[in-house]
Amino acid sequence: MSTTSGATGPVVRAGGDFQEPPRTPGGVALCGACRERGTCRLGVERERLDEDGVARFALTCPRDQEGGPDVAHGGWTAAVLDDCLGHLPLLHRVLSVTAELTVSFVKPVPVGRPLEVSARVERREGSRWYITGEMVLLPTRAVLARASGIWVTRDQGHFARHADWLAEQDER
Ligand SMILES: CCCCCCCC(=O)SCCNC(=O)CCNC(=O)[C@H](O)C(C)(C)COP(=O)(O)OP(=O)(O)OC[C@H]1O[C@@H](n2cnc3c(N)ncnc32)[C@H](O)[C@@H]1OP(=O)(O)O
Repeated sequence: MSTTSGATGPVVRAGGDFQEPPRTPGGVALCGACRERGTCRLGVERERLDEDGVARFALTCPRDQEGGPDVAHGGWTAAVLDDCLGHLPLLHRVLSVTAELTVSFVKPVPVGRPLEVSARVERREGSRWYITGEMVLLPTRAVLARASGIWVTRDQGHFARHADWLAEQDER
């Protein structure tokens, strides 16, 4: 894990340890803000890469992500699809960042109900991974949302270069 000094102490750069990110007992790779609490604040509970190449995620929309009555805020749906689809390269020990993401909101997503997200690689071109996925309601598997996007592979210096770029911005 890479760290640097910050105003409030060492700053952990999520992604600096991309080959072995901290994971929950359910196998969920933890991003920066979730590492201290040890759970995914978006409500992803389990993650695995199956032999068919599809990554499957068990999740529940937390109550504090409610938008309309008893249904998820659309930003939660987009965020968790971004998270799950972006974990697929990580399950292959490759760090990537989202370059593009398209979300179709098919049905309102109920809060507090078991859901599954699946993600698959459609193709790879150069450093680009074209990934699609969907969110279904369990146990019926009714489709609630679909997503597709492009993830671009990065080396370990990605976040350090960004910190340098931001420091240059601050000097202007
Ligand atoms: C568990 C912990 C893991 C933590 C993981 C964290 C993951 C994230 O932070 S995702 C956050 C949201 N996404 C981001 O912050 C990304 C912000 N954007 C960027 O950093 C850059 O624009 C980035 C990397 C996508 C492209 O940078 P750029 O300098 O253009 O790269 P460049 O080398 O020119 O292009 C690289 C490739 O990307 C492609 N590309 C760039 N932008 C796009 C785009 N918008 N759409 C499609 N392809 C694109 C280029 O065509 C090129 O493809 P190839 O190498 O196959 O020819």
